[in-house]
Amino acid sequence: MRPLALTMGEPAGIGAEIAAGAWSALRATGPVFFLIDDATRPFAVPVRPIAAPAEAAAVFPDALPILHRPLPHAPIAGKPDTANAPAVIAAITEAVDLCKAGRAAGVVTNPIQKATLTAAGFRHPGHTEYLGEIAGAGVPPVMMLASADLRVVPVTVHEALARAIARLTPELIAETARITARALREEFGIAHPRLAVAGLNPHAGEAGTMGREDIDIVAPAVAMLRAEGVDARGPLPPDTMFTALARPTYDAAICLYHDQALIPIKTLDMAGGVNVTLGLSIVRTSPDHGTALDIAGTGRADPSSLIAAIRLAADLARARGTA
Ligand SMILES: NC(=O)C1=CN([C@@H]2O[C@H](COP(=O)(O)OP(=O)(O)OC[C@H]3O[C@@H](n4cnc5c(N)ncnc54)[C@H](O)[C@@H]3O)[C@@H](O)[C@H]2O)C=CC1
Ligand SMILES: NCC(=O)COP(=O)(O)O
Repeated sequence: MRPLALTMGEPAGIGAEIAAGAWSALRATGPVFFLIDDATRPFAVPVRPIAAPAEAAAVFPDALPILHRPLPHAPIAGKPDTANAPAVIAAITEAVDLCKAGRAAGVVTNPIQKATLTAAGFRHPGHTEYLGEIAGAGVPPVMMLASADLRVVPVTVHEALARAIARLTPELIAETARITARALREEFGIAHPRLAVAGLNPHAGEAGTMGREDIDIVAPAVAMLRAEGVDARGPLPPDTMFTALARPTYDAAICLYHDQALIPIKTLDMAGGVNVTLGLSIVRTSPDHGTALDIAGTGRADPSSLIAAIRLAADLARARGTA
């Protein structure tokens, strides 16, 4: 299998620590990955610079392979530095280019400090939007967070809640659900995906007495999907659709805004959740958490979500034939 490319993420965050933890957990079994980062930084495990991804497999059992890309400023744990932002972005771009060139099986991204990149002039609110621009596949990029017993897909992602609600249309919800259903069929091996579409308002609007959006926007999206043969139902009351009894009745929850999707999955399984971008020309996964600046450099970072992200990227690469 071709190696996976792991990006550095925010150098002042926990990226280097969880990369080291993931290598320790996977060195004997794979999947093989290499890190795009400054190899002169302190890592808690043996590291070895490589000149090309093809060298990663031979190095992997003994050391964390690193495609050495020097940082202009030595990172200080917990203190992001905009001077390092170009290198952070360049690592994402290079990982994508390596995938497109067939030299890496997929991209796994370490978390970025979004406000730091924005302050440095990065125009995209997150990886998802940037990857849609540089690795799009003719459809909008769709964020999915997946864990052992829940998959959630926010229709709107990195935007203020008032704007996200204003942007909701039946077409946007249906398009997101279609991309999700297709990915579940083609990449996750679910022959007949079942989608649960969340309502927006309390009690999914209580027959319009608590807001009309569920009747005017969400229900038409569900009708559109059902007419196309997609197994979708909703709008469902958002407060009960994530219960233990409800979760096994669907394969993905289509949620209307970021926190409606991410609160349940992070609450249930922060360590096992993986962020996947659907609708790209390449495989991309990421841990579900962020840069954890508050614990960076303390050795307390849990690499579990990154390990799950690496394993899922390898599975998806096999499903796509890029492994
Ligand atoms: N894919 C990405 O690039 C993502 C980036 N972020 C960014 O991360 C930054 C910080 O975001 P926050 O909301 O503070 O979320 P966060 O996930 O970084 O931290 C929330 C809490 O969880 C803890 N935590 C997170 N990951 C952990 C781990 N692996 N082991 C142990 N504890 C862990 C942190 O110490 C903190 O107390 C923001 O700039 C945000 O945009 C957030 C999510 C994903
Ligand atoms: N909260 C999830 C998140 O912000 C991930 O964003 P992205 O960088 O993967 O687009």
